[in-house]
Amino acid sequence: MYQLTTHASFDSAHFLSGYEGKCSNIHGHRWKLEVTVQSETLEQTGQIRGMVVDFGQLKDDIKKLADEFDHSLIIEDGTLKEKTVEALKEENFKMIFVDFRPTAESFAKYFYDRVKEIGYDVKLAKVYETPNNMAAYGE
Ligand SMILES: Nc1nc2c(c(=O)[nH]1)N=C([C@H](O)[C@H](O)COP(=O)(O)OP(=O)(O)OP(=O)(O)O)CN2
Repeated sequence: MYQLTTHASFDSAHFLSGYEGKCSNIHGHRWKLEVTVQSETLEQTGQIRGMVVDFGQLKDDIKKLADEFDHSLIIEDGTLKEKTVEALKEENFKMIFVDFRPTAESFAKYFYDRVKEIGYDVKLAKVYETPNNMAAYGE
């Protein structure tokens, strides 16, 4: 099996609702998304002969996903008061609402699914919340 790995980073803030400790406060990370895709075969003809996919293409696809979250505040649905959300909207803050608790684990699954939707055979999606802490999802 051939495997290709690339990564992209994004800066965003989040908080863990219902968490007892520092992570219940809004705080930022430079998140790193690392994705491994796989294939049994290589392209036989043309520009990408001998490749699973052009690294440039894979890199662009992963970067687009990461860029969606860049410089945003990530909020789990239903965890902030409506008036707080309204106030943040009035300030034109970039907010992204997700239907999961924004942990590294949940993000790994989220990105795994998104990359699969693009059409890749995804082996593993890793999300580094800090340089020391990483969660991965694969099937
Ligand atoms: N299994 C998980 N545990 C924790 C998560 C998570 O996503 N999955 N997230 C948090 C918090 O978001 C917190 O920001 C990260 O915690 P911590 O490792 O304590 O963060 P530091 O900034 O101190 O990072 P260092 O790598 O230790 O410098 C908590 N737990």
